[in-house]
Amino acid sequence: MASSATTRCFFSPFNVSAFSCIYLLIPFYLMESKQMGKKLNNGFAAVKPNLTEKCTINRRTGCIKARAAVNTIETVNSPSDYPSFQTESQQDDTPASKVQYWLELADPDFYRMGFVRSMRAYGVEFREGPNGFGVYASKDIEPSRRAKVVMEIPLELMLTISQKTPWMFFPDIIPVGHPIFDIINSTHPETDWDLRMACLLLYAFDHDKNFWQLYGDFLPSVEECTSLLLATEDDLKELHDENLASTMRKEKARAQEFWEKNWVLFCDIFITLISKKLHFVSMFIFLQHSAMPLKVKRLARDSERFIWAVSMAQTRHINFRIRVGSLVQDANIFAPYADMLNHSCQPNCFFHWRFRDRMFEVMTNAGQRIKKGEEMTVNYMSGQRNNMLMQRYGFSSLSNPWDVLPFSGNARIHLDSFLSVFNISGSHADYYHNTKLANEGDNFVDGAVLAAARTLPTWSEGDIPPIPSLEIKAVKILQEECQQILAQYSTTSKQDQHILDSTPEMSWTREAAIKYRLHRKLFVEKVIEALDIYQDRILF
Ligand SMILES: C[S@@+](CC[C@H](N)C(=O)[O-])C[C@H]1O[C@@H](n2cnc3c(N)ncnc32)[C@H](O)[C@@H]1O
Repeated sequence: MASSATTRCFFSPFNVSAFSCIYLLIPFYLMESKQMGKKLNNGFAAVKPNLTEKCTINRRTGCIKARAAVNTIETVNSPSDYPSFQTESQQDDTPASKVQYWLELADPDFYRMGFVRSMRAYGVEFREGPNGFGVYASKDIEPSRRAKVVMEIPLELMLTISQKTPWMFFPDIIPVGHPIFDIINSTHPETDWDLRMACLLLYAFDHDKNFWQLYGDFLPSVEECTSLLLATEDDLKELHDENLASTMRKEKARAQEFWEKNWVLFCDIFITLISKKLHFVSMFIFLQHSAMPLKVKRLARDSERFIWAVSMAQTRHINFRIRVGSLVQDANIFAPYADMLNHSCQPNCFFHWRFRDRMFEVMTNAGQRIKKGEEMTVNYMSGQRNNMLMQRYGFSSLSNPWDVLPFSGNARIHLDSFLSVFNISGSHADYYHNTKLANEGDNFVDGAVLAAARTLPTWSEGDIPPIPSLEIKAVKILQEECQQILAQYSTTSKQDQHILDSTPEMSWTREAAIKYRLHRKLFVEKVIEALDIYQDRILF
């Protein structure tokens, strides 16, 4: 089936000399890494939150990190200098605006890797925060009428494959006739993009002098990745969402089957041959005719390695339309450095393809102000509920404006009244909190209230005004439905929070699963609270 004749370089041969200047990687990185990432003898970064904080072990580095409010920062020498870390549930109710996290600067090597054209970045730095590595503003970014470029990643540092056949790769690291191509060619163009990307990533790790051999050191390990593909059966049970758990079991089985089909077959037969003590000549003949030579097997010797690669593909790849010359391609892309951006439903950055010189850009939104130290984010999946974020990326959002509740009764509230009570403007698909209308310091309206406006059953008939007594009756029924949803869970939100606070050594997947069900409950509770506020305000 596979024909190497169908392998093609994605783009016409790239004239490296035209771009052969090696850009100097942003000097402030190095300056900053000297100042802020002060490494002490024992390798611990020199920051210490004040001692009222709840702290946890940072699993990627083994350092201790603060999860709650940090008002002062002092220098410490080692974790033993943290005598009174509290691991009990969080007592302090410092407003979110005051909460800072201990952010550890990325390893300086992260910035130094350069191949032909390097990645360039302006006014950003990579730090480890509460959601793993992230990108943070290293200086104030003032709002401007045009979007500003903050990162440029040249095409040759990315791993790219076309979404449809004939497969086109860039860089064209897969040689004609290589068996990994046959494996890729056996995938379904519509559905198996993650399996293809996993093969490409594993191949790049094995490819001599490939940039990804270095960059791979900065990817999360099996223990550090939140993807539910790497979750245990017990973790999946903690989701308290059987549909999602069963989807993840199927996804995992699919990756496992693919690995068995393409990797295990050979070693099984090989082991059989050895166990039968066949002559080495027969082995040689077998090797000649085997579909899966040893050089492919070493890319993923065990299924865990392959499933890890699939989870990297699912959590880090970007779907993007890119144009090179006159060729426009829908491609699946691993974009180094840009894949360190975390998600937000209200992102301050977006991606852009600059075809002129084949650069993948990260840009700040036009008119966006970003303060020094603020996280820079993109929206991974607009319009998707938390279960979809969880399925693909292994995290959920506390205030996802697209979350939905399954109301089933006939009770309805008046849409325009609800929107005006919370100063929500825009059309259904673009609801936003109109802060110009809101009172100063009113922090109640967030993504969850926007989601409530979308998911609560509502009515609207021209100019007919609501009748308060009927609205209050509807509110009561809807709140009862919310209480029934909460009652279906075996734990309360407080209990979930306590589990999270009291078990800092929990695996990343377990933590993500518990947060998922916690976020669901907090969303339902927020809807109940919003309905309370609505009925109070509609009376006056
Ligand atoms: C593209 S990577 C972003 C970089 C990643 N934080 C890292 O450490 O390399 C996507 C992963 O980051 C984490 N992540 C991104 N946005 C998040 C968010 N808003 N909340 C929690 N975790 C998030 C999840 O683990 C997700 O699978």
